[in-house]
Amino acid sequence: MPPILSAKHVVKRYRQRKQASGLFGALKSFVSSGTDEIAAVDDISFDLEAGEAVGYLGPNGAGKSTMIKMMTGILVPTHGHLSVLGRVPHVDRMKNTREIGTVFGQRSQLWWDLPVSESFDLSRHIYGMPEGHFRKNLDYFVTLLDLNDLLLRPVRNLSLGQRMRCEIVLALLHDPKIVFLDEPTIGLDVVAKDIVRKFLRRINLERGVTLVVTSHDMQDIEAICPRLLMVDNGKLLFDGDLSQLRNHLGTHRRVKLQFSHSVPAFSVVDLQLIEAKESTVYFEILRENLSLLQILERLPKDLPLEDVRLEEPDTDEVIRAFYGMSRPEPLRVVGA
Ligand SMILES: Nc1ncnc2c1ncn2[C@@H]1O[C@H](COP(=O)(O)OP(=O)(O)OP(=O)(O)O)[C@@H](O)[C@H]1O
Repeated sequence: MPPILSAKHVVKRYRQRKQASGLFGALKSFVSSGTDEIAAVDDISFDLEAGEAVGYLGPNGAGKSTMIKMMTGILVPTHGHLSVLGRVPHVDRMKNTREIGTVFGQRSQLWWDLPVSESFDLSRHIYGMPEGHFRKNLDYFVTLLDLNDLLLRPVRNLSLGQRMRCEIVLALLHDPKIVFLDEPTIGLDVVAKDIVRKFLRRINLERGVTLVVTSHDMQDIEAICPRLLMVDNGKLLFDGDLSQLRNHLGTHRRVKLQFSHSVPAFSVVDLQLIEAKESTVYFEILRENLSLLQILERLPKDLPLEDVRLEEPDTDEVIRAFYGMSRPEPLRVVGA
């Protein structure tokens, strides 16, 4: 099966007006015509298989939105080749639009003054969907996202969380094979985020919809996307899953041992002591596949152990460690 999406050496350069620093520099830039070129996307290559859910991550200005806009046909790459469902997105824009879905967290695609159901109906007409199939899809999404009470309300009266649920349904109603979501949980509270994440994971698994998600919230990516593509300064720095990233960075699982009272220092094979504070001791687990049972067997027998807990390293911590690493040149763990 050919990949559903393929990016080969994609580059997008923007021209930006040169601006020297200070007030004088700002004034000068009004009259001079000098420009700089920046590579917002710089030689990016990857393939997506149908049914994958991929997180496209990076700090501010890393080039995420630019890549999403190229994949959806809004922008034209400066160099390289992009193919989505076998088409070049900006060339076959109309055909492409019929088979993809888009959600831009910062921009509504619903009709602001109309009831939600009108936007859904309009989508049915635009995509020429048979009434029966449209109703079936709508019922499925309305039930899953609990939208019944929202359908007749004007979009402008909805809360952000309610509106986002409707935006996602609008993007999915016409059965797209691949959906691009740019910051789908931005500004939502914890409960609303959870609903959106679970829903997206479900339609990925149940309906096989391929997802490409950008987010600054690592919990989104953890909950929705098994695969991560990490970019910075326009370059793809990592392509793999979270556990590969953890291993690569050397961020290990931890075990927390709780004793009934403080204990003398002890060492355990394959564990490295991180902290011993009164009756609580933390070790890092240096061997990836070491089980809890094996750890318990290795502990000195005479210790007054009360509780034991395995802890995964916090994902935000892992990502911070990744972007905080000093890299003389891009670290390519692509396809790790
Ligand atoms: N239309 C444009 N003209 C010139 N430069 C642009 C344009 N759009 C984006 N850029 C620049 O390209 C780079 C990448 O921007 P982009 O919006 O793709 O990043 P991003 O990763 O989506 O950032 P954020 O997380 O802040 O949304 C930035 O340096 C930005 O200033």
